[in-house]
Amino acid sequence: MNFVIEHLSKRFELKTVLRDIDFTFQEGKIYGLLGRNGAGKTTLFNCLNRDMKADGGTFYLEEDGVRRDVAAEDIGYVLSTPTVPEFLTGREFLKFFLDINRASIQSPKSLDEYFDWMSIAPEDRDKLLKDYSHGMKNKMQMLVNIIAQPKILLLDEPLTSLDVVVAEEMKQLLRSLKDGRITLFSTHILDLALDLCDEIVLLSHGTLEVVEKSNLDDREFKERIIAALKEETYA
Ligand SMILES: Nc1ncnc2c1ncn2[C@@H]1O[C@H](COP(=O)(O)OP(=O)(O)OP(=O)(O)O)[C@@H](O)[C@H]1O
Repeated sequence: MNFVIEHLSKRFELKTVLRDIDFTFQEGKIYGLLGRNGAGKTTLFNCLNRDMKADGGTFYLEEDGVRRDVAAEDIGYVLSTPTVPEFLTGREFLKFFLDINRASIQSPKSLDEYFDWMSIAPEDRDKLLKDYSHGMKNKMQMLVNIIAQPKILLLDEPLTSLDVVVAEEMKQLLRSLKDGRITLFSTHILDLALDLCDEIVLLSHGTLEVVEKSNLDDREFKERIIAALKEETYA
């Protein structure tokens, strides 16, 4: 499976944020999306998730050489600022999510197994989500997106607010989930991108470009990435 973007563009008044993006993402890989502040990473994710209408271009999935539209259930999107229904408890939210997606979830676990998986303590499971910390809300958002097993997982700086232990567990989880799907992971933490991702992709001057590691060692690779990011003058 490939996820293909062709000629995607988006501008806000005078500012062109996405400039005729052409890119093919391949199944089984985690892509680290790097870009300066304001480069357009969230805008790209919003357009791919169809939360925002692009000005032009298209994107589709290619499976066994057959092209098809991306359906809403093909995409999981974890926002950098978690949005959860604050008036529900963690358990109610999870139960509601499992109930409405029952048909599409393969081998569902019990609610407590899912909470254990995310290291959400038993005493927090029946608390209202409005009283969850930022990191705990983030975990809940990550959980519901992972359970749904989407073909494309868009993660907008998802590990930044997690404690080091959970962030490490989440990295393991994302690695274990990468087969059969395409994971796009935006972050400002270069070491995290290098540690977790199979490819580093820069969003710079409104376009996407892979940074080839070729025979560079890690230090030289980092220097190449930073030098390329520095060229984004209007960030
Ligand atoms: N709804 C909007 N209306 C007007 N301008 C917008 C809108 N959304 C984003 N922008 C502009 O588009 C540009 C890209 O923003 P975006 O949030 O996509 O960047 P980003 O790469 O995610 O940044 P950061 O790393 O700082 O989170 C910025 O200049 C921003 O001001």
